[in-house]
Order: sequence, then structure tokens, then C-alpha cells
Amino acid sequence: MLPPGSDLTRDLAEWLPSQRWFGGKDGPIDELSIGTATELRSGDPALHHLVLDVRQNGLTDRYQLLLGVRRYLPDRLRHVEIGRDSGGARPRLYDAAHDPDLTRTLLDAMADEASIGPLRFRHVAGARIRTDLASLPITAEQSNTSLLFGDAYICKLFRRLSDGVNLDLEVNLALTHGGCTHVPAVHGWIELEPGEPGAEPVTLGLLSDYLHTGADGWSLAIASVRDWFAYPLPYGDEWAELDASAAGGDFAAEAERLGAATAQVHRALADAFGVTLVPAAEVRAIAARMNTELTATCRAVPGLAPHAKALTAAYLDLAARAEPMPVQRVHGDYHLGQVLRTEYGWTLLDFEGEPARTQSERRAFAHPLRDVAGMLRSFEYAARFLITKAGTVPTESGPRLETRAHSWAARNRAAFCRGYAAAGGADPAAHSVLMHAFEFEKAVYEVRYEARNRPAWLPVPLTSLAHLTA
Ligand SMILES: Nc1ncnc2c1ncn2[C@@H]1O[C@H](COP(=O)(O)OP(=O)(O)O)[C@@H](O)[C@H]1O
Ligand SMILES: O=P(O)(O)O[C@H]1O[C@H](CO)[C@@H](O[C@H]2O[C@H](CO)[C@@H](O)[C@H](O)[C@H]2O)[C@H](O)[C@H]1O
Repeated sequence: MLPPGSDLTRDLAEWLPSQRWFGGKDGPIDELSIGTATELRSGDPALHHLVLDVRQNGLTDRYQLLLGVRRYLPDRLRHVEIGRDSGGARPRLYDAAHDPDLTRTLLDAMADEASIGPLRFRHVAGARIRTDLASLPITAEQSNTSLLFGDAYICKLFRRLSDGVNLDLEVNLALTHGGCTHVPAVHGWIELEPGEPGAEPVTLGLLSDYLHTGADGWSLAIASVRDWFAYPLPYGDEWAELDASAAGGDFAAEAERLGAATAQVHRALADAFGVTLVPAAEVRAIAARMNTELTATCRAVPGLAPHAKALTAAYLDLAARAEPMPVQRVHGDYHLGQVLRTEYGWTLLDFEGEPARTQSERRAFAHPLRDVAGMLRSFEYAARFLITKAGTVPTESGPRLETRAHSWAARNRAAFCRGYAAAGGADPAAHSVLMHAFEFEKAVYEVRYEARNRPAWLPVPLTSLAHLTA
């Protein structure tokens, strides 16, 4: 049984701001109410699914919570307790995503395709969901919470809920059905019935293959940069002549394979969702929007202003192109942290798009080279990450390291583009106007993202812009 509503909402309002995934940390919670409460398991422990309506600054966001209820709380769950111990006067409450005794209920319900209150649990046709696995939450800094079920599944529980079908579910289901092997296969999902007739269900969770042998692209790339930075320079001052292929941990072959996998996923996305042509007039409007974002970001982050002229020139070139532009569904927030290298090749994750964009902006068709530009930005980031983390590179400093970073980025950017074009994607070298505009657009987004979320990282996009616009 849940405690009285007023106690529960007070406890939740106190607890939410301390959660990594809570998106409203920059302001107070004006009001918190319980939108839906669904008992998924009775007894002790009990499991309730809650949708919380959280009002801040005149806007309401919805969050989901698996609420565990126990008479006695074992030590292993103390760190996720919600509210205070009342000395036995009422049961203890906690975040049940951390309780494998309760999360098993999700697998059972997906295996049975159960409908419980407004919740529907689903599995893909013909899938046999294993229900004998205990869960472990991934502890990485994430905006959602993912549970690992043994080595078999990863279940991503979306914390802040968006209206309608989640993009990750939509894209992964379509690509899985189309036989694309560069995304983790989907096994099941959880959804909330729409509040209004005719509306789409709201996706609550997604159960996919857990690629337990995978290593993420960012870690692999950083290992390669570290190796290159530590590579001794044999010919006195001739360091500027060296290219990054000299180091043992060269990443270029992987970058090339990643480019090929990206082109194959773009082809699969085009097959699944179609391709349309944006007329030239609309391309001009896109270029104008890029410039508006640039102006707004320069106001917020003055360090961007010295690059504004070069960026505006690239947007004007795009506007002057006077050609229709083919567009399709794309990844939308493509970077090295979104790809996993397994023994079978590269796998792409997280098709949810840029977190700061609206759902319809994220679903909108775009030119596939936008993703290519996103990944090129990521090579720039990887190349400079160790430089901004002062003290991690013992050998050289300042301009010399920047030269090394530049040569690593150039080598891997070229390899990625080569792999992309060779596998049938549009050749980035033949579309320099698009590539410049898309890469600058992404860099502006990054400047804004870093200024808001990770100010210590702001020099990374700014330094790389200095190189790209020189
Ligand atoms: N299918 C998977 N197999 C293995 N690891 C995964 C899988 N999906 C996600 N991960 C790991 O979880 C991390 C976060 O996943 P992601 O989908 O990007 O979540 P979020 O939207 O919360 O950032 C990834 O960087 C990756 O390391
Ligand atoms: O992965 P998310 O969907 O949360 O994407 C956001 O955060 C990313 C950082 O985690 C951010 O990516 C930027 O930093 C990366 C290194 O940490 C780098 O590889 C990317 O190229 C760079 O854009 C992403 O932009 C943001 O939307």
C-alpha cells in the first residue's frame, strides 16, 4: 500500500532534484502530482509504477518511477531510499530500478504481453523473453536508467517522458525488421496508453540485445590519441612532419569501418522511412535558421564571436546552392559515444536525437551528411580531450600537442569519410558546401551545450573551430 498522497508527493519532491536524470535542477519544483499509479506487484516487497507530473516555471514535465515498497529495507537498497525512515510507522519507499527482486516483474510482463492498468508490456513477434535473469543498473552518468539483465538484455527505462513513440524504439524496431545488423536487436518494450483517443502511446522502456563484448568508440578513440601523444618523436624538431599513422594505436582502420557501417545504416533508414527532396527555397530557410542559432549562441558565449564571420559565410554558401536537397531519417546526435565496436563490427546506439531539441525536430528528415559532420566533430573532440584534461599528458604541451591533435583528427576524419563513401554514402569530399555548413552548425550546438552543461569542455569546440575556420 502506498503512503498518503501528501507524504508521498512531499518525499518525491525532496528526492527528485538529487537524481542525475532529473532535468529540472536549475529551478525549484513548484508542484508535483501523481499522474498515474499502477500496482505491478503486491505483497512485500511491492512494486508500483508512477508517472509524476512535475511543474516548474509554468511547464509540466512527466517522469516515470518504479517505486519499491518494503516493510524493512535491506542495506543494499538504503542508497536509493525515498523519504525518511519513520521508525516503523509506515513502509519504506525506494527507487525499485535498483532492486532485482522487483525488476524481474518487467521481464515477466513483457514475456506475457501483459496489460496492467494503463501500462502495456509488449515483445516483438516470435520473441521468447527470458525471465530467469537478475538485473543490474548501469551506473554511468545517464539521462535515462538502463538495467542489464545478465549478459542477454539491456532495458532502457526513459526517465523524462516524451509524447508518443520513443524515437529509439521506432528506429530500432524498423531497422531490426529490415534486417540491419548495425543496431542492437529489439526484443520488447513497455508503453503507456495515450490519455486521449487517437494519440500515440508513450514509450516507457525498451528491451534490446545487450552487446556485452562491445567497447564504445569514444574509449577506443581516446586510447588511440593517448598512444599517439606518447609516441616519441625521433627526429628532433621535425615533429610537425609526422602523421598519426606512426603510432601503434592507430584508429584509422576502425574509423574507416565505422564510416562504412554509418553508410549502411543510412541506407537502411532510407529503405525503412523513405527519402524526400527539400526544395531550394527551404534549404535557404534552413541556412537562415543556422545563422539565427549562431547569433543567439554568440550572445550567450562571446568566445564564439571571432568565428562568426566564417560560419555565416558557410551558411550563405549553403543558401546560394539553389538545389533541392535529399533528406531522410538520420541518427541526429551522432558521436563516438553512440557507437559500440563488437567482434562483429560497429553498432549504432541511441537514435533519440539531440536532447535540447523538440520531439518533432528530432524526428524531422535531414541530409545524411549531417550525421557524418557530427562524427567528424567527435574526432575533433577526441583529439583534444586529453589536452583540456590538463596533467594527463606528461610529454609535451601547448602548440606541439595541438599539432598532434590536429594530425590525429585529420587522419581519422579522412578515413571515416573514405569508408562512408566507399560503402555507398554521399561522398563528403564532393559535398564541401553541405559539410562545412553542417559541421559548423553542430559546433555551434556544442558550444551552447558545453557552456550550459560542461563549461570546462568549452575550449574543445572553440579550439577546433579556430582550426576549421583558419
Ligand atoms: N545494446 C547495448 N549493448 C551494450 N551497451 C549498451 C547498449 N545500449 C547502450 N549501452 C551502453 O549504455 C550507454 C548509454 O546508452 P544510451 O542509449 O546512449 O543511453 P542515454 O540515452 O541514457 O545516454 C552507451 O554509451 C553504452 O555504453
Ligand atoms: O549522448 P547524448 O545524447 O547525451 O549527447 C549529448 O551529450 C554529448 C556528450 O556526452 C555531446 O557530445 C559532445 O561531446 C562528446 C564527448 O563527450 C563528443 O564526442 C561529441 O562529438 C560532442 O558533440 C552531444 O553533443 C550532446 O547532444
